[in-house]
Amino acid sequence: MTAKQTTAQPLRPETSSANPSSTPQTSGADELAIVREEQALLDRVREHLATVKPSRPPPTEDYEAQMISLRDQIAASRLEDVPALVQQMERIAGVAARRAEVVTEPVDPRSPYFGHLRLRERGKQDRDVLIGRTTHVDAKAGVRIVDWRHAPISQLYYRYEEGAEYEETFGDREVEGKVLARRTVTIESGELYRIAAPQGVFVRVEDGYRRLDARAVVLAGGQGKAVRPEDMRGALGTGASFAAKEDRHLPEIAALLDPRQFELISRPDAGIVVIQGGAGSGKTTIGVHRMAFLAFNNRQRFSADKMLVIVGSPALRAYISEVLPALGIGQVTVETFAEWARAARTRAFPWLEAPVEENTPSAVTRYKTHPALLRLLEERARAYALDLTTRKDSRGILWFWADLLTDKESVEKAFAEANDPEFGLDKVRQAWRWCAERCPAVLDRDPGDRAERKAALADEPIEEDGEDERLGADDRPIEEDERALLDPEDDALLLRAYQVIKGDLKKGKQPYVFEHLFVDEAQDLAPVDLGVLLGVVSRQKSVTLAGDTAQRLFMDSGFRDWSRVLEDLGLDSVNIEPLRIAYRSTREVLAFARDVLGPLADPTPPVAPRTGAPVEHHHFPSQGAAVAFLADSIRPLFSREPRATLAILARHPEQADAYYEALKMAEIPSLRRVRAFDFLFRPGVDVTEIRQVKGLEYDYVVLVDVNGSTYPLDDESRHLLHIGATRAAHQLWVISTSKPSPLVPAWLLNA
Ligand SMILES: Nc1ncnc2c1ncn2[C@@H]1O[C@H](COP(=O)(O)OP(=O)(O)OP(=O)(O)O)[C@@H](O)[C@H]1O
Repeated sequence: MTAKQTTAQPLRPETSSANPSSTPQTSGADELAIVREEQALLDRVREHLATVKPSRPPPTEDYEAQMISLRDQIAASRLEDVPALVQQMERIAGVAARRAEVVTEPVDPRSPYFGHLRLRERGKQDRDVLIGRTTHVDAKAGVRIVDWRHAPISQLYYRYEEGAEYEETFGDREVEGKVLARRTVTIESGELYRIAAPQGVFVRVEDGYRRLDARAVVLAGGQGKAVRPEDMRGALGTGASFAAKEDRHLPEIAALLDPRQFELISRPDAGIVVIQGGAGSGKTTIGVHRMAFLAFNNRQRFSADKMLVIVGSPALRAYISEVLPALGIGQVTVETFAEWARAARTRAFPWLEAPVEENTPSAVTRYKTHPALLRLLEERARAYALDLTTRKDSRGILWFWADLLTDKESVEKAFAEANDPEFGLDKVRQAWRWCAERCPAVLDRDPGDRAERKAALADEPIEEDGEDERLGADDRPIEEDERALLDPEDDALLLRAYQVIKGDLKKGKQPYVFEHLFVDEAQDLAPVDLGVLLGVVSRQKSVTLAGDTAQRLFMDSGFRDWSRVLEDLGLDSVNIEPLRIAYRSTREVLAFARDVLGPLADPTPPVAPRTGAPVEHHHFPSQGAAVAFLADSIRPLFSREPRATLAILARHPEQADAYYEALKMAEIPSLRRVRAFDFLFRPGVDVTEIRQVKGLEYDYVVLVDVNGSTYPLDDESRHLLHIGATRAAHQLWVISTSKPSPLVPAWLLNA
């Protein structure tokens, strides 16, 4: 499985590739000229790079020599090259100060750049500026490669189309000019494989270059309808010959960022950026590129140990951890919130050895993650922190936590004020009862506190339905008390209470504070989780929060929509930045995914630049018949497209097991049953549950057992089907084996 590909389609709806009508008309000679120019440019750059001595990370005393050399380069360079060189000087100065890091990586001659701009400024010679992953400027040799993270030069590449006039500030100088050419190139092992220009996309073939037609461009890397013979309906995949043979050298994603994405990536290094974007709109892409951008521009502040990424699942952690090294930020910690919070709680409460409940009732999860409880926690914790008579150590905080969750009168009042129609008083009481039973048992695990607690509580009987539910009512030995369990949500509650009462979390003796935080899939975190995370970011609050309310999976998590969550966190003034272009899936897939959301869909539909194969619904009388059909479709798919990735997605593990076992018997090659997010990210067939694939990406997706009994008419089913469908980049099939789910749109059933 490819997970999220680092390569993707050259779709830039504001440019001509997605809008063929605006494509400049060119003759064959013009096209040939483009290819020749790019080849000549690459030859020149490679020739020059071959003369550059490989620069090793210098010993610290060489920093000065480097600075002097850069100063000399600046003196001899043209004004417009100065900012890049000055920035390099600043980086070296920063590095020298830390005496720890490599100065600059040399440009990799095998793939020296991915973008090419030809610029014209008044009174000056036209110049070529290349956008790559490392800066190398040699004005004499006419080679200017600028790191994509280096604003403002990169802004020209990301913001302006070919033919556009620009006005930018270079250093302290206003510059006006025109973009004469803007091309994206794919260079691998020193060879030019692909050129994407407004005039067309040219790919290298055996005997030269071939121009892809407009439809093929849109389908680059995909195997969709345009290259799909009409008689292939009922077949998975198509077009492998086109995609695999001719256009497999797709540009890296940094080459494709659209102006809106780049604008978010290059936001100032302080303040919270909240991104709401539909599935496949580039939220993860923006989050990781923003970190790379910040690290490049202030390596000292945004060093890898000072950035934290929180992801929605271990699978996404594996994916992002693989992507970060290529962006130069390989050492950054990537964790799921649950993992991170457990470790942080264990550090803050090292003596608290309570195991964690695995079957917390839904009402309790809602109670503990509800914004009403967060509000109460914040209020009470602030008062508690000020009260001179209370204990401010971590044991005192555990008491505070128990008291918060079991103070019936206060919680009832807080929930009554919140007036949540989905969480009425009966549910509050049910959850309270659970807490009133368990919190004392947890307190009891700490022998140091037991005597003190009993003395304090002896005078405070709590009556509930005639039962004695006082904290600490029984006296059983710790080991035997099976109620002494924390719920998973308690990690965040304890951490938040700790932060408000005691201040910064600590790692050893050091405050545990990050300079940048990126939270992906934030829609599955509770406001209290986000509150804790924001509490470990330094005062400038450099944060990217990305999420999609249409992809909520944890319906109990207390996250409803962005504006309410921001309000819950006291961040009402933060703007929500919408992303509208859905890059991953085809228009057909997105239409299905939107319809299953029904009333939960965003009123503004996403812009889907690609079209592909129609979504198909296949009905079978049994799983056995469905498997036979699938096996017959999968075998030819992989003989045509051996590098394809296919997900067979079920709602429940038992369903996934059944399909996997039967497909195994059918001897489907590269078949894997993914059970615990253990994805291999390789070509082949993954059979798993929808929950496992959150945030990932496949060429083809088959949703199985989309039956009424499996996906009834409720919000969770809507979200699940939406998530499953939007994992597909190119083609989606929907299989039912009994009465189809009422969420399957009528147009598909009748197709
Ligand atoms: N500007 C772009 N041009 C082309 N492809 C892009 C662009 N931005 C992102 N992509 C590609 O689109 C796909 C989806 O991107 P990404 O995973 O960042 O989206 P997402 O919003 O996080 O998705 P999800 O919500 O489903 O997790 C990836 O393959 C990515 O490489």
